[in-house]
Amino acid sequence: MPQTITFEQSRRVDQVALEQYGMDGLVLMENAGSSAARRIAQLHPGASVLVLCGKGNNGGDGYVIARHLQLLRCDVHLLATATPDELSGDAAVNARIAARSEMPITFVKSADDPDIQAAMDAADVIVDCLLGTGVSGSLRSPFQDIVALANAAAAVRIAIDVPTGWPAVQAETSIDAIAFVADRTLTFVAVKEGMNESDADRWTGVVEVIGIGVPKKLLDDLEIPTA
Ligand SMILES: NC(=O)C1=CN([C@@H]2O[C@H](COP(=O)(O)OP(=O)(O)OC[C@H]3O[C@@H](n4cnc5c(N)ncnc54)[C@H](O)[C@@H]3O)[C@@H](O)[C@H]2O)[C@H](O)CC1
Ligand SMILES: [K+]
Repeated sequence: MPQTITFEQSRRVDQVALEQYGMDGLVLMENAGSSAARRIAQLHPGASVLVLCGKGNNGGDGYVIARHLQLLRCDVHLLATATPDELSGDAAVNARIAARSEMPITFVKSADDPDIQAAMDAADVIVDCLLGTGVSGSLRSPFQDIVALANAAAAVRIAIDVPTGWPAVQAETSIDAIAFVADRTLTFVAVKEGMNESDADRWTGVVEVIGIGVPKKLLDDLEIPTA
């Protein structure tokens, strides 16, 4: 397993790309999401894919992934914890594109909504874009309920950037903590701290790194390990 980076270093990559290189956050999100979608479609051609979207940029990645998966001939459904109007920045832009393109989206109003279970049952693959590096502590409602349903589903589970809820569960901050149990994690830029610990693969499954197109000089200057 290669060297790892902290969540803070990962966020710093984003910040430096935007502030010092003048890159646009939407471009980074597009690169991240389109590359992840290509990998998912390669692994599961033509699959029925349910993309779970939270309200941060990890959720934003999910809308990009869904758009590209449709183009790659997968059958895509979205389950979102927030409406586009409740989002901000790049995530809001991509959520609006998904809504305007009439993608099937179920908005979670309550965790016991039967539509959630139905969407999970219909999926061959569940893609977790609920929370990424912005997570803090153990999962709050409705995330823990959605994650529990996803974990009980028959579908293959793929986490984007980090499995939702994983860092807190591995750190055993609470005995009730729950995390997405992934068969595979597509993580951006570099392997994240903790993913190389011996029991981490219980949550991450197989870890693969996906580049987001930031310059090599930026990665070298920030001492980010590259494959
Ligand atoms: N690193 C990069 O170069 C890129 C990262 N991308 C993706 O962006 C996410 C990080 O996005 P951010 O908006 O900072 O955070 P999250 O999406 O993880 O979520 C923040 C959101 O979650 C709420 N929250 C925090 N903790 C909890 C909790 N325990 N329970 C419930 N809710 C929680 C918080 O209030 C916020 O609303 C990164 O992982 C990548 O996927 C870019 O798209 C590409 C470049
Ligand atoms: K995630």
